Amino acid sequence: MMKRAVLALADGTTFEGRAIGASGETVGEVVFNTSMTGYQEILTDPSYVGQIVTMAYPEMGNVGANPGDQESQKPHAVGMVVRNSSEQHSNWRAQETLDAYLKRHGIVGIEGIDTRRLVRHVRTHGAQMGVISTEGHSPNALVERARTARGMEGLDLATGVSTHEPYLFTTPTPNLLGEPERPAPELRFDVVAYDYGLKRSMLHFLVDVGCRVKVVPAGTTAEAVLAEKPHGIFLANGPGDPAAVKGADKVVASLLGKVPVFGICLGHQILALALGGRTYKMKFGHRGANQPVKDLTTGKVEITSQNHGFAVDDASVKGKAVVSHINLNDGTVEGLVVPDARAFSVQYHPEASPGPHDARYLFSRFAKLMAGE
Ligand SMILES: NC(=O)CC[C@H](N)C(=O)O
Repeated sequence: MMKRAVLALADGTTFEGRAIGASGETVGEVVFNTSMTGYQEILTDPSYVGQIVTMAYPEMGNVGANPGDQESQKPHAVGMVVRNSSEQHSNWRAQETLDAYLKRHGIVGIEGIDTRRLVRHVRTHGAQMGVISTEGHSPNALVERARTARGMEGLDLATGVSTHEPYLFTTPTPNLLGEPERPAPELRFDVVAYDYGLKRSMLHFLVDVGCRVKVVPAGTTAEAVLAEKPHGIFLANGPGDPAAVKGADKVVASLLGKVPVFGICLGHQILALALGGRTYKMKFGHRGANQPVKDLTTGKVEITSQNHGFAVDDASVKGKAVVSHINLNDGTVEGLVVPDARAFSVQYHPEASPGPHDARYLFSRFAKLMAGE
C-alpha cells in the first residue's frame, strides 16, 4: 500500500498524491523545472536549497540514481514533486531507484498529482511557499504552515552551503560515457573560485580549459584572494537571494579591475551588485534545459540550462556594464560584460548538467581573458 502525501501551497491550493522518498514533512518554495532528464543533477545542485522542485516532465526515475551524476555531495532540494516515479530503473550506471535515493537522503516527495496543473498554477500565481507532508495532517493545517513559512527574499543561503575550508581542484571532466580519451589539460591558470554553493561540473569544466582551481569559502576577503596572485577569479552559482549574501558585493567590487572575473548565476548577480546594480525576485524564475538566450554581440541563439529565481535589473546596470545576453522568452538580462575590468558573467549555466552544451565556449572565453588574448 502506497502512503498518502499532500502538497499544500500558501495560497490554499492543495494536491493529494502518494508519498515517495522519506516520510515526514518538508517546507520550501515550490518551483518547477522543465528539463526532461537530469533529476539527480537538479536535486544535488546546491542552488535548490530551500526549494521543493516540481518536475514538469511526467516520467521521472527511469534511469535511477548513480554516484557519477552528483553535482555535490547530497541533494539540496528540500522536496520533490513528480507525476510518476518509476519503480524500476534501467541504466548501466544506476545503483538504486529514485525512491530509494530520496529515502536514503531523507528527502520527502510526492507523486501521482497533476503536475501540469501545478506548473500552470505556479506560472500564473508565482512561486510560493509550500509543504509536502506524509503525516496525515489536514490539508488546511498544511496550508497554514505554508502561509506562515519564510520566503526566499532576504535569505543568505549561500554562506550556509559554502565550503568551510579552501581546497584545490584539478580533476578534468570524468570520461563517464566511454568517449575517446583526451590528453590531460595543461594547467596554465591559477583560478580562485568563490564557493557560494557550486556545482561540481563547473570545476571540471574550468580544469578542462587549463585552470588549477582553488575553491574558497564565500566569506573569503579580497586581500586573501589577491595574496594568492591568481590569474582569474570565478564566482559560482548558489542558493537564495543574491542581495543577502553577506559582504559578497563589496568583496567582488574590490577585486574588479585587478584580475579577470567570470561569474555564473548567483556569481553573475553578485557581479551586478558589485557594480552598483540591483537584483529582483522574478515571478516564477527560469528552471529548465531549453531556455533560449541571444548573444547580442554575435546575434547567435544558444539553448541553455537555467535555474534561478532572481534576476539583474536591466536599468540598474546601465553605464556600468554591457548587457551581452538576453532571454528570448521574457527579455531578461542573461549576461554582462565589463570590458574595462576584464569581467563577464552569465545568468544561465554553461556547464549545463543537465542540459545542452551550446554555451560551453564561455569557459574558453575565460581562459582567453586570463591569457590576455
Ligand atoms: N543557480 C543559481 O546560482 C541561482 C541564483 C539565485 N539563488 C537565484 O535563484 O536567482
